[in-house]
Amino acid sequence: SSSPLTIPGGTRQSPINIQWRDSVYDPFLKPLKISYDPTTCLHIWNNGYSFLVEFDDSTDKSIIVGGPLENQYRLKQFHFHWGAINDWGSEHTVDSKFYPAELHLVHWNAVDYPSFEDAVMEGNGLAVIGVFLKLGARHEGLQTLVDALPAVRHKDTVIEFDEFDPSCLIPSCPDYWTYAGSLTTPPLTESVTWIIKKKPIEVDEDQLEAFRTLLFTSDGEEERRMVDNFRPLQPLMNRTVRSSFQ
Ligand SMILES: NS(=O)(=O)c1ccc(S(=O)(=O)c2ccccc2)s1
Ligand SMILES: [Zn+2]
Repeated sequence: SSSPLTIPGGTRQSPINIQWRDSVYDPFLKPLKISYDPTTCLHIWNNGYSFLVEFDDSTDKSIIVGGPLENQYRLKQFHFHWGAINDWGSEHTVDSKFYPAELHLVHWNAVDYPSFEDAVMEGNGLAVIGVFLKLGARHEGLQTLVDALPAVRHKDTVIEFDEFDPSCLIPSCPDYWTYAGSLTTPPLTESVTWIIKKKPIEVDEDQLEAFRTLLFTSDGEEERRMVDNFRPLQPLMNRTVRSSFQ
């Protein structure tokens, strides 16, 4: 489409709809190994798009390896996308179904590239784990995050946040889809190996509502609620989505 959100000449843009029956089981895909060190957690901040939890990525203390990846990738940050109501909010869809929210854990290839900024520009520079959130039971691990949100209500506010292990937000079921894609916010670079977990995590209504109390706007500006911060679906073009499961 000619919308500004599709970069000209883009052949591997994200997000996409994952048509379950069109995904191809790849028996050579390895299990994804996740090892995060909670002491690498630094702070939470509202960047005006979402709220992000950032990590110290100066060592290999928090990494993922295996899955579709050639080598290990370092955890940089995680953030969410959500809707104004529970009928939509995720970036990816499964058989055209939206989830109310989606978690993205962003990692970069520190083996091949000297910095995150360099990795962002390379086809195998980033690996993002996507986890769907569905309405259900309260998620105790998420609650620590939710309790901190009032302190980052406005754009460009930040608070210290430590000892958080984001693996508590990742389903134990090993099944995932994977495909070659892009960042879903500017600079939209085509540098992401997407790893989308098949199983969602459950969160309750109050926790989703807490996300919706955040603001896109800075303190003193006319308030605009931070909701619907997801990018429209992009064309699959010449790509195959592989599954780690049959
Ligand atoms: N939604 S997403 O997971 O695709 C995503 C968008 C932006 C990022 S980034 O924080 O890595 C980043 C990268 C480059 C410049 C600024 C931020 S990750
Ligand atoms: Zn994202």
